[in-house]
Amino acid sequence: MSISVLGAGAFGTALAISLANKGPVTLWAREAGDMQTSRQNAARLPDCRFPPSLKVTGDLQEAAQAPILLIAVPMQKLRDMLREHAALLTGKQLVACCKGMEIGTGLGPVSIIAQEVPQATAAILTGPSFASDIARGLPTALTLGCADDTTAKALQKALTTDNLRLYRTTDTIGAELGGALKNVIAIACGAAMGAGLGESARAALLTRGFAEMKRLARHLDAQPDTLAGLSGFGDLVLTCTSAQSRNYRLGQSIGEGRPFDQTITVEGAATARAVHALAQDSGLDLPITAVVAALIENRQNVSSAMAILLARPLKEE
Ligand SMILES: NC(=O)C1=CN([C@@H]2O[C@H](COP(=O)(O)OP(=O)(O)OC[C@H]3O[C@@H](n4cnc5c(N)ncnc54)[C@H](OP(=O)(O)O)[C@@H]3O)[C@@H](O)[C@H]2O)C=CC1
Ligand SMILES: O=C(CO)COP(=O)(O)O
Repeated sequence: MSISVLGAGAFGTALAISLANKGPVTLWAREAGDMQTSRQNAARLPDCRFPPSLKVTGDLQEAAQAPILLIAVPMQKLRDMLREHAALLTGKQLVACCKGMEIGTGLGPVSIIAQEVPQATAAILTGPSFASDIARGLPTALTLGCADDTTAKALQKALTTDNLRLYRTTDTIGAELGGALKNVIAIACGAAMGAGLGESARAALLTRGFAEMKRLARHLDAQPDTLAGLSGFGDLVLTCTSAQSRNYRLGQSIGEGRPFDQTITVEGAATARAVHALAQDSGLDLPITAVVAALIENRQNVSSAMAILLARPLKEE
């Protein structure tokens, strides 16, 4: 079954390369020219050559011929992109490859697809994976979430490659929550490390961050097992412990008091604000998310944020 990837950032390009090693794949980019001639994505994924079976196009109508469309644009751009191209996307299997929650609505990508392209089948591909690892053919395991198990099984088969092993779930809310919140906690961990607070502080933030993820999941009726899987715990561990992560690096720069390149995609920054607003509206206690939102908005610095966390009332674990 033919597959197209819409959005040629680091992740979309990496997925297209991996999938093209098993069959024809079309990669749609707004600016396709350089990639068509150089056969690589020098700006976002340098030194990863495109296999011959990967076609790059600037024509969305051409890419949207495929029944399975992977959508790999930043979370806060997803709704506008879907709305603009809804007529071409209707009736397709749309697999969101973005991680985050939308500012203003607190919704994840599967819900946004359902709102903007109601005649499409919505799914999500998420889990611990750096784009460059996937593109280089290193072993990676991800979660494919789709509410309809029959479609989930078909997508799992279509999107598994020699190096990319997919597990599946029908709990799409849990899958999208894990990928969204792990980025927020990674900013906190990076900030602690950048400020020299030490590995023990990072372990505490990671673990209590996981408790926040489970708390929000319970509130939204997601399954706890999903949060314990690749899309939750797995991605949390990867992102909170690796300087390959842009979210972790943003946190590090906050902790070190250095500026960070505003053009880099850092999903956890907007998601912290979206989740914090959701928590306030619903009376949920998400203290790490709250301090990350405050750090992003320059309302706190790392030492005052840590003081807030340490001074909280003592409780059972
Ligand atoms: N990089 C990674 O290792 C991983 C990323 N992800 C997730 O993938 C998503 C995308 O991240 P990533 O690929 O890294 O981001 P990048 O910053 O590398 O690229 C973002 C891409 O999105 C494109 N884009 C933005 N807006 C639109 C739009 N309206 N229509 C079409 N294309 C658009 C940009 O196109 P243009 O160049 O024309 O501006 C750019 O190519 C994020 O949610 C991220 O969390 C998930 C797992 C791993
Ligand atoms: O989602 C990712 C790893 O699973 C990529 O993390 P960053 O977006 O922080 O680079």
